[in-house]
Amino acid sequence: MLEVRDLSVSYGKHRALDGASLKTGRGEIVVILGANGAGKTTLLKAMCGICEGRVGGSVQMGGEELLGLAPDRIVETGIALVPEGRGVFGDLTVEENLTLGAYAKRARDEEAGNLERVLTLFPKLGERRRQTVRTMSGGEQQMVAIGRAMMSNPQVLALDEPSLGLSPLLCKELFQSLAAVRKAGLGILLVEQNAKQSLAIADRGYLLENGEIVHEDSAEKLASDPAVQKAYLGAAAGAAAPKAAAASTKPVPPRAPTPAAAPRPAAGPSPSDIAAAALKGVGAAPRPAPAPKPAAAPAPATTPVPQAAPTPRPAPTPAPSGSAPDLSALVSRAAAMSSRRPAQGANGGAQSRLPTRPATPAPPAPPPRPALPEMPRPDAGSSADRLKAALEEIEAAARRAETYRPAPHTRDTRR
Ligand SMILES: Nc1ncnc2c1ncn2[C@@H]1O[C@H](COP(=O)(O)OP(=O)(O)OP(=O)(O)O)[C@@H](O)[C@H]1O
Repeated sequence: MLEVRDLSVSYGKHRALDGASLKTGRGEIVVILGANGAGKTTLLKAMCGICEGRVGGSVQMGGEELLGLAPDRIVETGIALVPEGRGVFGDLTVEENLTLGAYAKRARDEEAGNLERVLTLFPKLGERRRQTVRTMSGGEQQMVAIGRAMMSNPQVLALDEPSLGLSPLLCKELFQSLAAVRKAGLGILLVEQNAKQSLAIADRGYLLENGEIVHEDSAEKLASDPAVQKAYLGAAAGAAAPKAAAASTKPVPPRAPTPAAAPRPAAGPSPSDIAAAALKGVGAAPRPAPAPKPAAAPAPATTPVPQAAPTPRPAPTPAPSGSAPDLSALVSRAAAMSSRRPAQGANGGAQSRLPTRPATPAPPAPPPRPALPEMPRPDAGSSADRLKAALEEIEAAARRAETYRPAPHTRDTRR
């Protein structure tokens, strides 16, 4: 059904993907495992026509060549992308987000049937139909994102690290849902860091290292392969975050630094700054916004603007009940919301992909939040890595506070 042949992507001089070939069939779950920076997101973005780099090779869906097609045309061929960071519209309700997914022409006539299918697969979404999405848990938001992608009536669902930032329990639920999606006859291409659970539901898998597919096998064989276990499952099964254990199944030369890599700040922030940033880093959206990457290309119709859910999460606020949302009005609202917000996440900038219908008047934008200091970012983007980095910073701050002595000229006013 989906066939990728010799796909390569370069960002300037940086070769991020090098001759990758893979297939996904009907009713098949195919997982792509790879360390940070291996090129997984690049692969999905190139397939869906939203990659900023120079793309070469071939991507075919049912024999039709997709390279060179506009992203919305690619959606019409039956691929739906669930981007990393979900890309849900936080200010819209569950039902409105789902309805937006039916914007593809191939889906419009079957909107009611697809909605029923999604609500059968994710009964929780039916119960929360009128809940504003930003008030939902990470797992529930992920279900909205998957449900919305399914509303475009796809044959292949491509998911970019859907389990990122989810608790073990929610991960389990998510992977069970994906297995159910497969039963509905869809092909699933799953980019994951959670090797253990993704291999448990997958049929086949590919290992991507430094932009190259270095191994392909059945999921069962991959899960029991010692090299895979060492690289992606951690020495003690499930101990460390698989992404952080970026061991290689073959000798891999060190990566060339990404051209636009952001320099670490020279001076250290104050302890209170560090604590605030640490809290932000741990409690915020699953992945920090990728500062080094330039403005992202537009995303397809099924991947609107990613938005981080604001914290703290307010109590659920059901949207006013009424008739089913009108698709055009929704698109206008979504476009209006997108255009007054800066894009976030790896797939940011998706607002320009939305149809340019006249937007309904939008309420004034809220005042910008005071910027917190930049957290030093470890290579790995997993929550475990960010947590570790945050804790290290807090420890360093505590050590600095212990040795802190006031300057000699400071007058003691207590006397
Ligand atoms: N728009 C861009 N411009 C320049 N370099 C980029 C761009 N997007 C990605 N890269 C680089 O290409 C390489 C592959 O990135 P990609 O995001 O595909 O990796 P990944 O395997 O998805 O990583 P992660 O698991 O951390 O998300 C990295 O070195 C990254 O820095």
